[in-house]
Amino acid sequence: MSTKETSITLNDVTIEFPVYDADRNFRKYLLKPNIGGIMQAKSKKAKHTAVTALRSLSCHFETGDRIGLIGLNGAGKSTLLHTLAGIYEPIGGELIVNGRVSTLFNTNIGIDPDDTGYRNILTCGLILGMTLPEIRRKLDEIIEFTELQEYIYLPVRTYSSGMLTRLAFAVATSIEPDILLMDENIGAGDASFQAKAAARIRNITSKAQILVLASHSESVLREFCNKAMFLHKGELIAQGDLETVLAEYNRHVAGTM
Ligand SMILES: Nc1ncnc2c1ncn2[C@@H]1O[C@H](COP(=O)(O)OP(=O)(O)OP(=O)(O)O)[C@@H](O)[C@H]1O
Repeated sequence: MSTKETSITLNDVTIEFPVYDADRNFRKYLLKPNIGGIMQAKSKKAKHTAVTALRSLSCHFETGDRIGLIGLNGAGKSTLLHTLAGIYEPIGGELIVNGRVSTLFNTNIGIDPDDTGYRNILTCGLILGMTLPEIRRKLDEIIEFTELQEYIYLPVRTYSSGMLTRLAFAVATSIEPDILLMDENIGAGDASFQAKAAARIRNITSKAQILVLASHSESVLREFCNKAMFLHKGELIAQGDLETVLAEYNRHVAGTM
């Protein structure tokens, strides 16, 4: 665990995606849909469109905060998770993250298909921020959790997608982070594995000091979160305690139907 207090601070953070291959007609019209970030045509010279996925976002979270990210499709929830994980770099503003971060989305990142499951546990563990002694300590438990048995010594390219999910999930959830970033849609294998996975997720989320969870499910949000942020087209519409923000979100959704 880090010596500094675990915290997340965003000051006026903006994330923009340049899109170079948009249809020319699309660039003329630039619709204003209810979902997604804000689209803008860049200068004629730049010849591209940009989607502002997060606009001037400011917030602060500390130990004990379990934040649900709420919003329609394309509101910016995944973008925010990726930004907090250091995968996307803001084009403006400041992002300060104190604490060991772990992600439960895109869990396959870092897996080398030509390497065995066994070696992938070691390399992915290192990528995720574990030390080698820490991984070695957890190795047996991770292998057992995957239930891959002797397949663990075969190259990952020989795995079915469910077997790959088991491996990636087992490694990703073996880290004990200060800050856990999670998308509710982490596929977790077949039905029997899903039940094991759910118990493991509960365990890891309860240990994290800060949890940020993107979800469309009120019951999932109520189970895991005490606070929420409501994003719409990349802008922060409301933040605060979960029930207040959910009510605001539901009023908004009712108003758009
Ligand atoms: N790699 C990318 N390139 C261009 N635009 C992107 C990219 N990733 C996301 N966007 C855009 O950014 C906006 C926010 O997307 P994001 O995935 O963060 O939404 P979300 O709230 O997680 O949506 P959902 O509920 O559908 O998962 C959308 O308009 C999306 O089209």
